[in-house]
Amino acid sequence: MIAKPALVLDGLEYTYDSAPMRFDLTVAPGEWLAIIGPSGAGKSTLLDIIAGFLTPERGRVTISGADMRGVPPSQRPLSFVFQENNLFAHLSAVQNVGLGISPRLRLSPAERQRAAEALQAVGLVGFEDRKPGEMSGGERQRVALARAFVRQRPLLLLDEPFAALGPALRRDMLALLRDLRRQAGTMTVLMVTHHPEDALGFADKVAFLDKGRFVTVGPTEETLSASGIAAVERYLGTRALA
Ligand SMILES: Nc1ncnc2c1ncn2[C@@H]1O[C@H](COP(=O)(O)OP(=O)(O)OP(=O)(O)O)[C@@H](O)[C@H]1O
Repeated sequence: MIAKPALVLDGLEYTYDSAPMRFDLTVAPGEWLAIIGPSGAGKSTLLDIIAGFLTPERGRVTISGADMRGVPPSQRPLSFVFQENNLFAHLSAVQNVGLGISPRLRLSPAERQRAAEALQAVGLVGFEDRKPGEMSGGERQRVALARAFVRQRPLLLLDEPFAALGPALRRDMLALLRDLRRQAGTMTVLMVTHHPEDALGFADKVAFLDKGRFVTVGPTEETLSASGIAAVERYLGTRALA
């Protein structure tokens, strides 16, 4: 039997004030897809529709074969990591991760142990009782990733998760994400980024979004090198502005 696609976007339409954005896309299970494109292209809007924060005017989101119409964000089989503010400021690192295991703040010893192991997996041994305000931006994103992985949802949405970090740290975080995915088995990732180099070496495919439409979707290196597509080349700076 052929596995169901991890994600299908079928004629999704959403309009703010401008022309409707329209998204059609199929993502295979276990694929890591980077979504790039100019500012205002609709990248965050797209992730917000998939997560259920925005309701499309038309079309359908299907995750692992299940139609998401009417399914609230908290019930969708996915995790979401934003650029910032992923954590509850008044909770410790281990409690923030624990929320991915159970909505109760009072964790059982076994749950606390699991949350502590998740922190260990992201290199934060000794940070269990620290609050977000007592951690660096990179450390906070490690906690957010730890929580996303203990949730064990098949789809992970990342909206510029490492954008506030310097280039070396960003690479470390991408390598950490790659390792966590390997340990977790099959996890499909959609990652919005402004840095094509974040996709190279990590993402299997790149989808280029422009003015609310996918212009091209294909293997990372091929798509980023010689696309021949004016919008992509303008974005990458490999073509003079028309
Ligand atoms: N709440 C809103 N109200 C009205 N228009 C909005 C709203 N949010 C976004 N838009 C518009 O929708 C379009 C897509 O925005 P979106 O944030 O999805 O783009 P993006 O590709 O994520 O941009 P960036 O790379 O700058 O984060 C833009 O034209 C933006 O101005």
